[in-house]
Amino acid sequence: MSDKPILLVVACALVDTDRRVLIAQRPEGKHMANMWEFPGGKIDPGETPEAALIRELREELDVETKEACLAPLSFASHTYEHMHLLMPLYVCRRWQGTPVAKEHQALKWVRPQNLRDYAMPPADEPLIAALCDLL
Ligand SMILES: Nc1nc2c([nH]c(=O)n2[C@H]2C[C@H](O)[C@@H](COP(=O)(O)OP(=O)(O)OP(=O)(O)O)O2)c(=O)[nH]1
Repeated sequence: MSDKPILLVVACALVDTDRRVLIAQRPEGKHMANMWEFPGGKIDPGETPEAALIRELREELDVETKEACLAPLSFASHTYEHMHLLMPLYVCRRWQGTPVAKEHQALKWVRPQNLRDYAMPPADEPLIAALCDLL
């Protein structure tokens, strides 16, 4: 049993034609500031994970995609100090627009084997292995 609330977050690995993955650097002043994460965010009440992800990709990166372009890959289940994070990770290979950092400090396209060179939230560690296997 855990007395911590479960936080439902949805995240996405955008994968380009070179098999590189997009990561985004979290803003200063936030929980886990400066760490590199997969774009995404909290699911709003009444929202499906896919709708939340399409919305977050639009808000954070200015890219448009659709549900048919989102493939579930794995999920993170990780206890942080104040909550337990449950975070499905989708892979997306088709979108419209060029990602721009609207809410992050920076964006980077990284080969999956090189993701460990970037400080990522601890919940993300098992997701790197899943991406290396896939790509
Ligand atoms: N988007 C994303 N969030 C992640 C990853 N790994 C990880 O532990 N998280 C955590 C960080 C946050 O606590 C939470 C995502 O919430 P969020 O991005 O909507 O919210 P936030 O902390 O930036 O802040 P706020 O919107 O509440 O102001 O999930 C990841 O790879 N991508």
